[in-house]
Amino acid sequence: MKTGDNQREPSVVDARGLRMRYGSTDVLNGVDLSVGRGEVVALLGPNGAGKTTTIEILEGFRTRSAGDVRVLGVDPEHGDEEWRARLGVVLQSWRDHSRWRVRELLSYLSLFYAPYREGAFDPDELIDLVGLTDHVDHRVGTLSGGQRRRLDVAVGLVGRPELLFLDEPTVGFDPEARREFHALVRRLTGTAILLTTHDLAEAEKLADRIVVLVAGRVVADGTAAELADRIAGKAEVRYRLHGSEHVVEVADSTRYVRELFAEHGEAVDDLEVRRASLEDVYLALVRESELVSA
Ligand SMILES: Nc1ncnc2c1ncn2[C@@H]1O[C@H](COP(=O)(O)OP(=O)(O)OP(=O)(O)O)[C@@H](O)[C@H]1O
Repeated sequence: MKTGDNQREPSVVDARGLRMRYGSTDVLNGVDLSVGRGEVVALLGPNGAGKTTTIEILEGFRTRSAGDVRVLGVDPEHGDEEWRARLGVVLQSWRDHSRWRVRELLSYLSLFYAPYREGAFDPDELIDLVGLTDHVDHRVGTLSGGQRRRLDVAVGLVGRPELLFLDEPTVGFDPEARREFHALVRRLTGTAILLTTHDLAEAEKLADRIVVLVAGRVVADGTAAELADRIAGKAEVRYRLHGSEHVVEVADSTRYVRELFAEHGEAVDDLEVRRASLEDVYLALVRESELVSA
């Protein structure tokens, strides 16, 4: 879904001025966050920035200190079972039920949703969706890390939620498992997702919008391209001239290269122009914000 489309849709998450204080320490300092219907939003930020705290408040697992929060139109502090059945939650780690078999566990969990969710997933359809068909009768405790994480996602999806929370979904995945997991998330069209990650490529690949949290404050909120515009104009030009290597950071790389060739012609070799990557943008934002809050 395109970000612009959300403006016409009601938000599934709407947090304004969210604050959290543990003892005398402020962990969230007025966070504004929204997620549109069917939108995928990635929450990025360094360790301790407040991502899990934010997500757990939205899930109704922690009580905020201040701010206005609506999730699916309801204040999470007052969310009842019917409200909870509309959410899917995948926590950072979840290590129970090792003796259950995959289908057995999902069939059992789906019973809980029956009174609330008419369209809850059929367990076999869900197992197929997350790519565990070959493991339906395996015990949960025997699954690999990547298979286990897919099962976590299946558990989060059983009730066919309108909103899915994924807290660091691919930690510890090998590249193959990560790629398959990304394909799985992309198949979940229509489900709004709020995910936290430290993997910038993952955020860029999956998210319609990226929100960067530093020291409990939102320091950027936009598409990957919009974030890149924040430090626009900076490109790195590398080249070799008369055998020696040059690396320069320039505002207008096209003009720089044109002038370079006009002056040195064929003496220029191994030319490479590198635009700021999302990682450069992210690190610049974090550094800038940490300097301001220091
Ligand atoms: N129950 C708690 N009591 C006191 N402080 C807490 C509690 N839970 C979290 N914190 C503190 O709140 C801050 C934010 O933690 P949080 O887990 O939300 O960060 P995060 O952005 O998810 O970090 P990470 O990327 O490391 O998972 C940290 O400094 C943490 O130590």
